[in-house]
Amino acid sequence: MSWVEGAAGSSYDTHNLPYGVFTHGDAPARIGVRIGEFVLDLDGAEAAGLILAGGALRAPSLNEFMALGHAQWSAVRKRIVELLTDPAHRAVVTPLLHPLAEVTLRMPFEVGDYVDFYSSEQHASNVGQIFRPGEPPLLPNWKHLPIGYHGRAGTVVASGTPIVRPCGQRSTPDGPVYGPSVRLDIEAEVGFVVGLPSALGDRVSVEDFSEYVFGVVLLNDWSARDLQAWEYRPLGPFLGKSFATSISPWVVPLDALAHAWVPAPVQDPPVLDYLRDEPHLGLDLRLAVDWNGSRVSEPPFAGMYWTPAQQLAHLTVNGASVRSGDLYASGTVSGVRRDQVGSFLELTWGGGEPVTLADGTVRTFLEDGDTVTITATAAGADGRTVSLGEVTGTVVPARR
Ligand SMILES: O=C(O)/C=C/C(=O)CC(=O)CC(=O)O
Ligand SMILES: [Ca+2]
Ligand SMILES: [Mg+2]
Repeated sequence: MSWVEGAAGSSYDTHNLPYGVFTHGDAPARIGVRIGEFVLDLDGAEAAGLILAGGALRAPSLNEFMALGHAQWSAVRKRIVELLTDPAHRAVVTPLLHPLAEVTLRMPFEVGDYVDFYSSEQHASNVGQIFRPGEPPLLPNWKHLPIGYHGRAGTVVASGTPIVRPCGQRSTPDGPVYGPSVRLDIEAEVGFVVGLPSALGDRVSVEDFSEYVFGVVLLNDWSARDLQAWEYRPLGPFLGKSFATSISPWVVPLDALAHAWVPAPVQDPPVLDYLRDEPHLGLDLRLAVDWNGSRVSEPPFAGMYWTPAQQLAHLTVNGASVRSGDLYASGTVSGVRRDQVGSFLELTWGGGEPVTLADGTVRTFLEDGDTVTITATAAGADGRTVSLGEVTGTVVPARR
């Protein structure tokens, strides 16, 4: 337990220690780690010789540190735990702590490539029924490989960034029209951040997942369903999703989630060898979606059909390399019940079944001024809870 005031026993005690990038006053952006309601300045800690990471913590993004690999991640984490638990370090560390209320959180890393998977069986079959009524909801390949597409890395934004309602083409009975999306939606997802790079031509096997993946963020894949429905055949998502993807500011290291692994759903038919992970484990992360402050859904990540190790193995099976800062999203997290879905497309069943929020307002898709916040928790050691923080965003009117 940490000596930092208020941290001991909280979901941000030394069992969690998520990394981020912050600014404080006029100082340039720095790497920090969250402890309780404070951020520890790791740039300052490395400059003072309290932590040794070859200078990788003295940067305005996590990429260089994440590229060092698992042995270094563990060594730095162990040292941070020492500094924050042993009262002998209190006098030198205290000046490096800033209350969270005094800092601004920034993008934690520079996003390299961004991939979005489609790995919730429930979500895929719901969307299939809504978008393609009368056809089998899952295509024949769905249970043989984790379906995904390459998204737009340059529009991945930090939590809190306003989301400008996108404009584009949508289909009407009188032909296509151009204008602001009228079916703006969310997708509650978990993002995996690659740390260690791989070489072009090499594969990352399912066993090597924890050598390459540094940590986890919460992710909202904002989606304009009207633009998407008109443009997506035959090449898949394009402008309906490329306008913005929000991520949480704190990257929770996989080492903090060691107690959250649970058996993933049994895969039938059996998968090809390169996708076989034994044990076949997923992360028991409990997500929650708040729409203008009303809790509308609690998607369970443990039920995802494809695991993050299988997704990374598939992503690289053709020899495509990964870089530090590459981000791959799980796909929308939906459970079996209506109050467990990760999109409003599913919550309102294609907009046909509106929901009433706590303030009495009625919604199908997002209106200007609406705020959506996704949070999550996981089980930590000794019955403790690990908080994954939040990703939030407010919709602002279209710019024509
Ligand atoms: O089935 C479709 O045509 C479209 C599906 C999606 O919009 C889902 C997507 O972005 C992948 C996911 O988040 O699961
Ligand atoms: Ca998505
Ligand atoms: Mg998106």
